Amino acid sequence: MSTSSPVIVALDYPQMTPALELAASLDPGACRLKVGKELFTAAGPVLVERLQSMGFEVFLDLKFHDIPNTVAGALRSAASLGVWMANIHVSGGRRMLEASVEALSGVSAPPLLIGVTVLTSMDTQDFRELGFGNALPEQVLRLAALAKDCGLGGVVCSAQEASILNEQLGSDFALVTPGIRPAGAAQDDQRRVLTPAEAMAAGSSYLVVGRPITRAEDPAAALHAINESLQLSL
Ligand SMILES: O=c1ccn([C@@H]2O[C@H](COP(=O)(O)O)[C@@H](O)[C@H]2O)c(=O)[nH]1
Repeated sequence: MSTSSPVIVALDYPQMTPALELAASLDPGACRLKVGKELFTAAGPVLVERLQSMGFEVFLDLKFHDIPNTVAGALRSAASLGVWMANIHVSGGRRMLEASVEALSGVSAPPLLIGVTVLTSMDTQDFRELGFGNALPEQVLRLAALAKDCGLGGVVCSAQEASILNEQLGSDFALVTPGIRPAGAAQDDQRRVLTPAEAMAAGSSYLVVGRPITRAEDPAAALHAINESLQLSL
């Protein structure tokens, strides 16, 4: 099932059972689901198939970052699971990005391929420590422009960079934004955050929301409140 909600719920669990329980409490018409490194390493492709058979579109968030041949093969494996979205690190460079696009070109119904720019857990100080001489938003734009030039469908960035990316790269390039925190919610390890409504107003295409939903007393109600704040009645 497809949904008009931009919300992607991050299922960051150490085992299959709590992930399936959470999924069973949600409506595939009200969100998509994200399976990341923790859950996929524990539960594998079977879990992805179970979530899809429950009607959810799945973002496989494994952030591949390796040499071109290895990433291309990993993406073909991801595509064979029938996932809706998959991602790679843009900092793998042009040849890796082009090999990734090429790897999916022969696939029928390929996943939307998205490039990770600068993680939303990083602030300016973290970024400078890595030795970059430019400003963090400038680096996000640089990586996003490279991703677009290589044929990717969009990027993962913070919603704080969404308006500049939309302005520079156009609104048909998807902006997938984690670091989403409803007003008053704990920031946790995220650093570049916005509320769901602020993120949509800034031009985000999809909002990745984990702990504010999965750790809520009533996750379905927390999801409903976010969709309502976006004036979506699903
Ligand atoms: O830059 C990035 C890229 C990916 N993520 C992932 O999104 C979720 C966010 O979870 P919260 O609990 O809402 O913080 C998580 O799975 C990350 O691996 C990100 O946060 N930032």
